[in-house]
Amino acid sequence: MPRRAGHDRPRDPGRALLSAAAREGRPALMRPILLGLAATGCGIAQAWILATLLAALLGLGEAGWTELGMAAALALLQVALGVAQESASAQAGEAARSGLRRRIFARLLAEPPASRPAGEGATLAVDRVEAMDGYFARWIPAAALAVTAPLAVAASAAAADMVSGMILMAAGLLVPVGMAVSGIGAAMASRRQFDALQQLSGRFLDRMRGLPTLVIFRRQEDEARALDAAAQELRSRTMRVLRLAFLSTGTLELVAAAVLGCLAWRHGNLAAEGHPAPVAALFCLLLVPAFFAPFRAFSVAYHERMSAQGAAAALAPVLAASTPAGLLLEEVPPSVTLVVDHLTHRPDPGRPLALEDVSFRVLPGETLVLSGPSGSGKSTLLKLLMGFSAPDSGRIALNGRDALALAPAERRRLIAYLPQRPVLLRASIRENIRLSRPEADDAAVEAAARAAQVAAFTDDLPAGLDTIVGEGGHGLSGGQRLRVALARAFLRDAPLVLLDEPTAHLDPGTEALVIESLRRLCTGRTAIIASHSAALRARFSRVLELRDGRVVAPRRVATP
Ligand SMILES: Nc1ncnc2c1ncn2[C@@H]1O[C@H](COP(=O)(O)OP(=O)(O)OP(=O)(O)O)[C@@H](O)[C@H]1O
Repeated sequence: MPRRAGHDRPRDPGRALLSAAAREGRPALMRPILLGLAATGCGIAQAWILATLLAALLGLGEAGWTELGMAAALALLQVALGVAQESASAQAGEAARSGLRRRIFARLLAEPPASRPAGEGATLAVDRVEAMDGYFARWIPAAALAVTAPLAVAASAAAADMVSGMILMAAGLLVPVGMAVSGIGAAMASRRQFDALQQLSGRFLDRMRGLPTLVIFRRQEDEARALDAAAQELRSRTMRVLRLAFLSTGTLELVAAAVLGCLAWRHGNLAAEGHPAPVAALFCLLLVPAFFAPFRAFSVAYHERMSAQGAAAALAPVLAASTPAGLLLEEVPPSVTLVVDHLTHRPDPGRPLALEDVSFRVLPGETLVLSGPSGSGKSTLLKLLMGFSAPDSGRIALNGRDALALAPAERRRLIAYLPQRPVLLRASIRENIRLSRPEADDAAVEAAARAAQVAAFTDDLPAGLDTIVGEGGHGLSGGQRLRVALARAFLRDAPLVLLDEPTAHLDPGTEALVIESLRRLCTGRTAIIASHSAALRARFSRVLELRDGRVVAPRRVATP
């Protein structure tokens, strides 16, 4: 079909995202604009009353307590309107950001696990969305008011004195030209400053994470010097943005001073011959600050637009990605028959196959122990079952359906997974366990903690399960972290259980207790446990031995 010129030209996705969000938040955005216009109206009325009072002081008219009272009341009203406008702006910004953040979160959660680095997801959902605040809270109201409020002021001036109104109108047309010229430079400098800031924060986060390693290798001083250089770079770029911003403000002040000069010259000349309308003259002079105030707010908010556009360009592709669809298994809760058929996978093209022609079947109620030396492919197999990546060839079927065709949310519903290096969040042990089933009550969490032998060490802690652990499980030993993560699998109550080294780092006594709990967990479910532990292998009947990614010999051992 021929494309129509102009109408369906592809739009910048970042700008399209900002416009769509602004359209959605229009009712909330209208409030600060209307309040700003009301404040401008108030300022115009106040200027008229002040002009009357000043004229009376100069003996050019009459005014009394009524005018003075009205001026005070209008000043108070203007302050109240200003406060209301600030709060409405903040609310509009908050509403727009929370809507965007919800959508971004939903998209990120719908993505296959590990499809993007965790830090990137966090930056998208937190920093990038935060960078939008000024756009909605300040830029949009300021841009709307920069067009409407000066018009209202100039029209009021024209009503009092046509020539003064025309002078203001002419200045109003000049201001955007001056601001555009200095604004283009400021926009480019601001973009460069944004890049420098991003590089510095990325580098800082990375080095903070690796601080213990840097200290061990005595690299901390070199890294501190590199960070210092990056900070200096950011400082010089920030100064450049500020210089250009001052230039833009300077242009505005220059035009304002010229307008004031023109008005003073006109009314001074008229006054020399006895001014026909002294109140109108003072009114026009007093209107000058009110005329330029919206332009000043616009100029201050300009850089907000720049940072929002940068953030929107990063968010737009995430929001535009289609939601992964897929099959759902009918049975709720289902029991799962897992079939792995001739699975072959090479995670790195430059290295040997991690899995080669692996086939097996696990029925509901069965537990398969994956055994084999380090690097034999156990974790790779579990990750493929989790859908972290697609196999190069072969098939994984759950109840006869291709696992790849399942909706990601459905796969998560079916599987309880313990990774080899589980992640604990900075929260209480109880909250960390409850992550796997947020609706679980305290009794269920405590039962899971007992089953995973978490209670064995939390019982000795003053705050018990409510003990706060640091980021990444800081403050717990390797074995304790693992048991907290294992408790999640107990709480999960999923039909398919995949556990990667669930008894690593445990002493033989605790290991024996955990294995007993695992037997209870796996009863009636479909389970695969990757483990080096001889004690664990001995307690389950089916063992699949892997070596260099290939099945060595499936064997059955008698259940003790
Ligand atoms: N993302 C990856 N990129 C490149 N190579 C990988 C990747 N993941 C796994 N491998 C390689 O695949 C092979 C199998 O690794 P895998 O982690 O599955 O072994 P494992 O049996 O779980 O070992 P361990 O018992 O030490 O956990 C190894 O040679 C590993 O280096």
